[in-house]
Amino acid sequence: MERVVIVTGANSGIGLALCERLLAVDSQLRLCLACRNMRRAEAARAALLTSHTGARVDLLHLDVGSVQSVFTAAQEVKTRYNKIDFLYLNAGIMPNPQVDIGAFFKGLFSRNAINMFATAEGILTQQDRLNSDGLQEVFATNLFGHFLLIRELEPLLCQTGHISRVVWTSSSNAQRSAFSIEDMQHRNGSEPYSSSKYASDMVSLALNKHKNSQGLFSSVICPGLVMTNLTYGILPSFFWTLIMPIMYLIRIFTNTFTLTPYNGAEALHWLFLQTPESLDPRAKYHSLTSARGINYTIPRQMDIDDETSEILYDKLLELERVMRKKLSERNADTEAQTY
Ligand SMILES: NC(=O)C1=CN([C@@H]2O[C@H](COP(=O)(O)OP(=O)(O)OC[C@H]3O[C@@H](n4cnc5c(N)ncnc54)[C@H](OP(=O)(O)O)[C@@H]3O)[C@@H](O)[C@H]2O)C=CC1
Ligand SMILES: CC(C)CCC[C@@H](C)[C@H]1CC[C@H]2C3=C(CC[C@]12C)[C@@]1(C)CCC(=O)C[C@@H]1CC3
Repeated sequence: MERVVIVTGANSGIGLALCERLLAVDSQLRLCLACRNMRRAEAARAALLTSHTGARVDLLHLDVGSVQSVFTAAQEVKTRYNKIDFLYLNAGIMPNPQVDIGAFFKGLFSRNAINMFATAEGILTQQDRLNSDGLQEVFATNLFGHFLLIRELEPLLCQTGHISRVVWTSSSNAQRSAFSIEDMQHRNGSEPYSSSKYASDMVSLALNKHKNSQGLFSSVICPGLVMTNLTYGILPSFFWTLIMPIMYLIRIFTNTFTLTPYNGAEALHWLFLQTPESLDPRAKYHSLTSARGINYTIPRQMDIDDETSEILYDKLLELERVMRKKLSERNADTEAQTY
């Protein structure tokens, strides 16, 4: 039977590379590219169909950073498909990134250098802002929109007699120190990206606890450092090209420099081939590339605890209630104004 796979943020980078790789292993797939930018989504679909003639590739408009868009898209999914086999939660942003040059050089000559290259710990900050829903944009895009999507798609994801999988594209930059349960949206800090990725690790754990019995299994991956639009926002692409020989040199010491979207999608692709029972809910699956260019996937234990994961899960459910109420009031107001 054909498998239904939905990928958010599928129009570029790791998401698009994943789609290419999935179609290469299963040409019967019903693949849905869930994207914010439909022009780029059309281009991605055309590219996929060029290399996989006859493949079934659907497009879905989804802005994960907008509550209304998530609800509308989920409704559309429910009318189009009667099951979901894989939901890849891959869309993500890192707005206004800043590399702390001083901290970078200090780290470079410390014993922590390899860890710094693998995780960017202590050298990367971002400037976040409020979106039109009144939520912090990074939290809304990287975490909450995806959480709402799962909630809205529960009728398809949690069906008796059928296994569904969700896979979060997290990061090695997800750090406990950047996350505070009192400030889950990261309104007050300067590492919203790290915070949102750490939160997604915890939500995955909580989802497994609450939903495994209903046939829903969640996993988390890290693609390594990959050259995509996201990293071109940190340093310009010509600079990355210039330092590429250094990057390959660093790969000898840390195999987390996967560098290409194809390599970065390794763990996402690997999970597609695994049975959920064989997976560890407390592990993050890392895409790695050896100095010789061989790709492989390794699980590493996440630095998360059950108690905080549960509290976060409850807080997200509460925020969901608030946002639903806000939205229905907003819609009622608009309706009243039109009459
Ligand atoms: N590159 C790297 O080194 C690493 C990346 N990651 C993660 O990998 C994932 C993919 O990023 P990557 O491929 O690198 O970067 P890209 O910028 O190439 O891809 C990000 C994708 O997310 C989409 N997106 C962003 N915001 C939204 C939104 N509000 N609604 C719907 N889609 C949206 C983008 O679409 P649009 O065209 O509309 O902008 C794009 O398709 C992200 O979650 C990122 O955090 C994790 C670790 C390392
Ligand atoms: C000589 C060069 C290799 C210098 C590059 C320094 C930094 C710009 C990079 C070192 C570690 C990188 C890194 C990321 C971004 C670029 C670095 C900070 C990420 C944060 C990108 C997004 C992620 O999710 C994880 C990456 C970890 C490593």
